Amino acid sequence: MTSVLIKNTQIVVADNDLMHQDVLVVDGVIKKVANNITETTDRVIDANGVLMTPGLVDVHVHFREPGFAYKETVATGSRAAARGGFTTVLAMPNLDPVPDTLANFQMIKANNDANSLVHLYQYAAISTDLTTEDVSDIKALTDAGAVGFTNDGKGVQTAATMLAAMKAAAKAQRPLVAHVEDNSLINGGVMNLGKRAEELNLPGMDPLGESSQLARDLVLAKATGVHYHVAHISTKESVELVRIAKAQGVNVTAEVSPHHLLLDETDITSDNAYFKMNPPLRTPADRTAVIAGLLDGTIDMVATDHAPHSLAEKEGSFIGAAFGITGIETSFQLLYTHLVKSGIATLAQLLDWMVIQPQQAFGLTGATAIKVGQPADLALFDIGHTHKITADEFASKGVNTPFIGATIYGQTLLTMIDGQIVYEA
Ligand SMILES: NC(=O)N[C@@H](CC(=O)O)C(=O)O
Ligand SMILES: [Zn+2]
Ligand SMILES: [Zn+2]
Repeated sequence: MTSVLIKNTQIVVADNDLMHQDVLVVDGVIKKVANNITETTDRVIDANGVLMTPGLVDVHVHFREPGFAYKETVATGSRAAARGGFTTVLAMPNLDPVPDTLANFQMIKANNDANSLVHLYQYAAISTDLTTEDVSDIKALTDAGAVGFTNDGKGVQTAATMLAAMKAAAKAQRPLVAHVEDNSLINGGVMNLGKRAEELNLPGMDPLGESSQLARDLVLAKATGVHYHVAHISTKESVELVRIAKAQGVNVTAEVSPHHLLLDETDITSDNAYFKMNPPLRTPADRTAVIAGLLDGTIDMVATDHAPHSLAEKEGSFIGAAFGITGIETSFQLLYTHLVKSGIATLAQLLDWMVIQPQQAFGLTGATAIKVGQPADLALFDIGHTHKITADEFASKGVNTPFIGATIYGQTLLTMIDGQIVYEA
């Protein structure tokens, strides 16, 4: 039997209301939550009155192994997750080899299981090599443990492929996660098509490439009944489409990234590839729409799209640089600082978006509250602590984030998974 007593924490009871509690963890499970616990335990941690939350959940990360270990590995990515306060993450399949066959999936899952510090679930590919029209064996991959199906990084270009994949995923009762992007509207773009791209003299990608493919998918999702999940939603048209679909009873959920909530194309003041990601930063009106969508429940959750790349791949101009930014070590802190501290949302809402909704939508079994009987997947955040983000602080191999230099509140002090401390500041 192993036991840990965490004294003097604050847990969220509603909105921004906190309650002082001690939390007793025995054999990986929360055994007692009370005001003054005196049990003798293997270890006592004095939390000094900082916030305790259930461990965060990220349904969209890129851990790059196998194939791109120079960008990130399961060990470094999961350590970065723990440092961000995350206890459960879902990893994307744009790897080499791609998990599009049972053998590839099993090999990747075995490597994940052997090397991850956090609960790590793996997506399998919708179709072979993430690009062809050959739908994967969704039944076999589900039986092998695929948490869902996606070609993230690429849009599914034909309705026939998407329809066949949705039918199979509906039957397997696994979510179909879509990176919506119509290749015929990219036009070699490296940022959002429009005013800012013109000013910077950079090629723009049409935002209709996202919403037009999303509209197609929502029609197909309605017909098949599949759980359809929209990755990194970024335009006002997309938010409106999801709002309408939900009103019609379509089984759709959506995620938004911290960067699409906090930045827009006007923040791109020079041709600096640290602001290059897909989907690109959109207009201020789009940013307003994704915030409104999150607040009214049209968008269900936040997911980081943690996309580490090497320094060489992100140096210099947008032209030629890789798409993607890191996020898992700064997302809670950035959103706490800019949405909660500023009064746009409450702590309870932030935890709904970063813990409860992802758990529910993907049928996961981690902790959703600091309550007796819940698994001891939890994090301690010092929300009174300010800190300026620096490039040398990351556990991730990737330092490619435009938020370097930003001031954030809420340093992660400790992350615990099944009663084991996996990160301590
Ligand atoms: N978001 C990105 O800009 N890049 C992602 C791919 C993706 O999420 O589409 C990556 O794998 O680097
Ligand atoms: Zn994507
Ligand atoms: Zn992604």
